[in-house]
Amino acid sequence: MDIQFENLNYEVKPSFWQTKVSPRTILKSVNGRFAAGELACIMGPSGAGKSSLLNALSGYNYKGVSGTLKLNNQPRDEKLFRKLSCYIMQEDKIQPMLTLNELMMFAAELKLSNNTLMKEKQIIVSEIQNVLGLSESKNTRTEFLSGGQKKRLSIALELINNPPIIFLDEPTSGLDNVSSAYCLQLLRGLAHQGRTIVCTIHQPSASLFQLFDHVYVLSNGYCVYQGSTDQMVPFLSTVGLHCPLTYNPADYIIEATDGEEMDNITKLSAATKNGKLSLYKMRKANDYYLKKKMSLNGEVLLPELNGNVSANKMLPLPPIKYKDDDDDDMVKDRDTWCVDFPTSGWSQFCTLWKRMILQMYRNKIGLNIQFYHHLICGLAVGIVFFDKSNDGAQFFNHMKFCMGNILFHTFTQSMVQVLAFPYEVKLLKQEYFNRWYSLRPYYLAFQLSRVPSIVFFSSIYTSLVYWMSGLPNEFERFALFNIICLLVCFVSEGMGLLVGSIFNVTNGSAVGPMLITPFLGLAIYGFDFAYQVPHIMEVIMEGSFLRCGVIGLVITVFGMGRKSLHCGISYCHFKDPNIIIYYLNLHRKHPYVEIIKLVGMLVFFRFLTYFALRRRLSG
Ligand SMILES: Nc1ncnc2c1ncn2[C@@H]1O[C@H](COP(=O)(O)OP(=O)(O)OP(=O)(O)O)[C@@H](O)[C@H]1O
Repeated sequence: MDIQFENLNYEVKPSFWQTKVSPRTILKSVNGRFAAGELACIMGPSGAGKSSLLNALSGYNYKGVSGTLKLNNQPRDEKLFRKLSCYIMQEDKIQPMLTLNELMMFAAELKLSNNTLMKEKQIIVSEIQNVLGLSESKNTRTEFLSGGQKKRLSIALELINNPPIIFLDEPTSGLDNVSSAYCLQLLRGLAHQGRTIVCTIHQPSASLFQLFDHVYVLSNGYCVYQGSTDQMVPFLSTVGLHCPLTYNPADYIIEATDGEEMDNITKLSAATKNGKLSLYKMRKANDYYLKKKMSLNGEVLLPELNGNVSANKMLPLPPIKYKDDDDDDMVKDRDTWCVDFPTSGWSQFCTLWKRMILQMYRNKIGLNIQFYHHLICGLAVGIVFFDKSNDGAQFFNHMKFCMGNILFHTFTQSMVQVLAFPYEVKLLKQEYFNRWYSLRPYYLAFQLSRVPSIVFFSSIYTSLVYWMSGLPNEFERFALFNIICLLVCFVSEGMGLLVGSIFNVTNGSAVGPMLITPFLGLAIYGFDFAYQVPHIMEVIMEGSFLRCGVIGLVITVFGMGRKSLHCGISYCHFKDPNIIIYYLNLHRKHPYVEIIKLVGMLVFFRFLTYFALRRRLSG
């Protein structure tokens, strides 16, 4: 499929508070065409606009982008285009804690239709692993793969559903020359099967440069060259730029058009009519593609590759059919392209849930940290308040005990997500953009996969502090104590997820505690002058989930018909637990009502996070 773009502009508008900053045009009415069957690269000096162009072409970024995008000379249907293309980002965002084969099989379960048998999925995955030289590492955990293997794995994952258009941002970044050549040869082989492959590259060496069929050079937002690699030097001489024989043409054009050389940029951009002219373009794609016919069974020989990949591997990919000059109907040879997603929402949920549970189970260090954190904190709090819950002279300690428990759960759960969720969002963004699944099944699977560990760890802590502090052996009281702490965990986790879905780790770690502070202030406000709290403050205080937790815990500990406390001194004002409840003006409150409020807040934060994620993914 051919991608064309005409008068493409990309303008970055300053944020509303940057009043003195004027809008900046990054891409300046550029034109161009990337044809099927060719490995094309966008190159240019740093800051030339390469990633911006790739983002605009792939649909990854459409804010501030204007101009015409076409597919096979027809205006592009963005929805269909998203189904036909994939985008492999520069940073290798690969799911951790899984072996290469497991990750590919999960991807196959998500990306191939339910009608494909598991055995067939394994065959497809194995073939792709063979072709990309990943078979030997198939049982290696993804976090232990080398940079080059990670890059090939990113490509392998996207090849599973055989997209005809592949965009890659800097596929060679972080790789040495040999690995870069290997990666580019693979891409070239895949392109020569009929795919359209476009990647950005900063400054390729002479040997890497020769691997591209089509080069698009950008500088300062203008197109300064478009065509084949071997036509670049003759083209440059026509405008008086003579590349020495021993010089790498890629280096030469970049040096000749870096930011300082505006004259050259203007000359070259005029000579190419800012990408409109592709006079120097000479297709190198093989005859097979030029005939625009795929082999009947879709099996195509890959060109010989260097390295440990044996030559002539078969990539059993079905033929890619498309609307072209002689074909009026868009033929969708994969049912995945006719429907929104290849698998049902339920099946996506099950696969994602399985994947998340496996990842959590494999994360032994994380599980151990959480286990010892809850165990040690539970023991520490238990020792501090050991057998004090029956002492009528310890009113302040009772209050500290209730607040301390709520604070422990709040900070533990919210901060874990503030720190961990931004990375999860990055992974989600990549998979979601490449249409592996929709947001709803993902979100549900994510929420439910977290429940078992939170329940388990929170129960360790609450059981320890409950029994060590000497609270009565009553099932209902113990159950309520656990449920309230658990709900506070879930609400706090929801708040952490909300922060993590909006902010990066650095900003989130400032915003997270900042958000908790007002809830904390409202939670402890007015306990010593409970009857003088203004009505408006009472209403505002209802909005603090920490307060709901503290109130719920205080009533659970001292209410519900608790017997008189022990008094070891001559007078204990709070010997009767009812006096505590009346003193705090909680006699009209009920723990079950606080539980309902906490459930409401839990749902509220989950919805907010869902919408924040949706916004983030569509932006
Ligand atoms: N959202 C944005 N806000 C402000 N400036 C931006 C934005 N996106 C891109 N730019 C600016 O546009 C210019 C081109 O950016 P882009 O990332 O496309 O360059 P590049 O050619 O890929 O560079 P490099 O090779 O260094 O990655 C840069 O100067 C960059 O600062």
